[in-house]
Amino acid sequence: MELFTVLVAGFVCTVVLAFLFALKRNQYWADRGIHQYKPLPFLGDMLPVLLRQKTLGEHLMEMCRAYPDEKVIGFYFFMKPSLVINDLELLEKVLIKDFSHFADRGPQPKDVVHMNLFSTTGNLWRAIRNRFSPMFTTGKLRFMFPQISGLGEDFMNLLRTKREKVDMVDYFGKFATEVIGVTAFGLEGRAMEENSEFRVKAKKIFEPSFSNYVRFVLGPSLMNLLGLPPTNSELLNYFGPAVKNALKYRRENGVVRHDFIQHMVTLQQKGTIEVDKDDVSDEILMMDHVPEMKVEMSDNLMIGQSMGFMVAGFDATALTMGWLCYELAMHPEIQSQARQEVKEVLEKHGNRLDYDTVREMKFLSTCLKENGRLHSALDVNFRMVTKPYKVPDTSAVLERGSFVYIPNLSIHMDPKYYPEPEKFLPDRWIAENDKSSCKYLPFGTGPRMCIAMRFANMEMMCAIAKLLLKFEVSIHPSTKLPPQIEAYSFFTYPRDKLYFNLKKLNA
Ligand code: HEM
Repeated sequence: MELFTVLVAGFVCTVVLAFLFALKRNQYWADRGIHQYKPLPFLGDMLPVLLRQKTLGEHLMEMCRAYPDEKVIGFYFFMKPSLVINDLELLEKVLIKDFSHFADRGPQPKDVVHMNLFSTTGNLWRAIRNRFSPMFTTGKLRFMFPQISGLGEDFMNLLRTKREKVDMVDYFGKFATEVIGVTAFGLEGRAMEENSEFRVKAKKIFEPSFSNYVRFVLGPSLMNLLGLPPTNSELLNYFGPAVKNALKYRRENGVVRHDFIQHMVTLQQKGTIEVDKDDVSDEILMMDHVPEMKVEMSDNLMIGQSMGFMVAGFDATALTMGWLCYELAMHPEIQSQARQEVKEVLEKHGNRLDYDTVREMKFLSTCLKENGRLHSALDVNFRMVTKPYKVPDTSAVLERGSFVYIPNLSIHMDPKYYPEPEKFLPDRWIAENDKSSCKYLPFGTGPRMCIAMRFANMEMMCAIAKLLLKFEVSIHPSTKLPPQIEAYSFFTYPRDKLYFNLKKLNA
């Protein structure tokens, strides 16, 4: 009985102490004179997200609206005190001017998958970014266009087979997976096939699910600590050999293509990436100058990059196209105007759809831009503090290893920057002169912004131009309107599927 009493007392004491600690933890920012929202013990500000009531982006927007004049707002990611940046000038410092203080996305496990550009940190990231940026020059993209366009044709053929109640996010997913499959894995004709294994595996990476969300919330370090695999090993076992085989095939057969795999083969032929002490591109990457280093261009590093392109690339692209399809279906007059422009540009150029003619489709590109504002694939972004930082004009000091959050949705929906922000108004971009790089963030900004933005825009313009020529898109009556965003998702997936009808046009 006595032992039982001691155990109960011990348990109660532990709970009370943990609770007091959690309460104290929630005072972290208030004690430093920074406004904070309504953190709860242990859960911090995450309860609405956990209850699936709001996405993290929606929740941060609510916080920013509650304190419109505060440059930063204290935010608790569970028990971890972080800051939300609520001021564009300060955001410019975080993402661009003072980049060396915010260079990483967080600690990562040292496995093959996390060797990718999105996840790597410090010098390794710097070395890889330096050597992979040339893959996205205008010249390279121009060469890649015919391949993407060919896949776009296959995609149109696929759509011809299903024109009623089409889940376009899923269909664009097939197309975007195929594009990455061909260009980054050297695998052709896989993702658009019925029950394609490649597509099924790729979908698993980020599909909205509780397990994927837990993986994201806990992060690799906590997953490791709990003895859970931070990476889905099934995916690595599938995609790893695919890249190895593609590299081997290209090397042994002398096959030369204009794609990412080819760039990797060329890099491998050079042996190592050498980063000089005073690399000129540091000016662009805004890094502190670092010691010389050599990075071996191993197969594993290449697998990491291909996986990274898959992870960072196909979901965001498919989702963005899916949302654009939604906006065009909801605004038939804008859809007609965009279609008319595509026809006119093509007629002017003898029906040639290529890198340059697509760039002439100015109205379509404003539709894409406005869609990126309203439906950014990431409604929130973040950076880890890599060097202590005194936040200018505030009493906040950020310690190494803490996080700052970038409230993309809040910025994109702020009437200060975008009048009538909830409306889809492509024309707002025609007269847009404000060059502030931080008020438009679908691809992020600064040295760590999406490396493939121009590639993704080219791919999307190509696919949407083809779609507009071949089909008229309308909402299927079973689609729940207005769509809600899934809170248990890294990307802004609709909670319920968006279904469309496609009417074939005589083009
Ligand atoms: C519409 C399509 C896409 C969107 C909206 C998008 C968006 C983003 C965003 C928001 C980031 C983070 C930027 C930051 O933190 O400032 C990012 C990073 C990245 N994206 Fe994209 N992305 C798209 C397509 C692609 C594609 C097709 C690829 C690959 C071919 C790709 C590869 C990457 C990589 C490698 C990074 C990490 C860059 C680094 O940390 O240096 N993305 N993307």
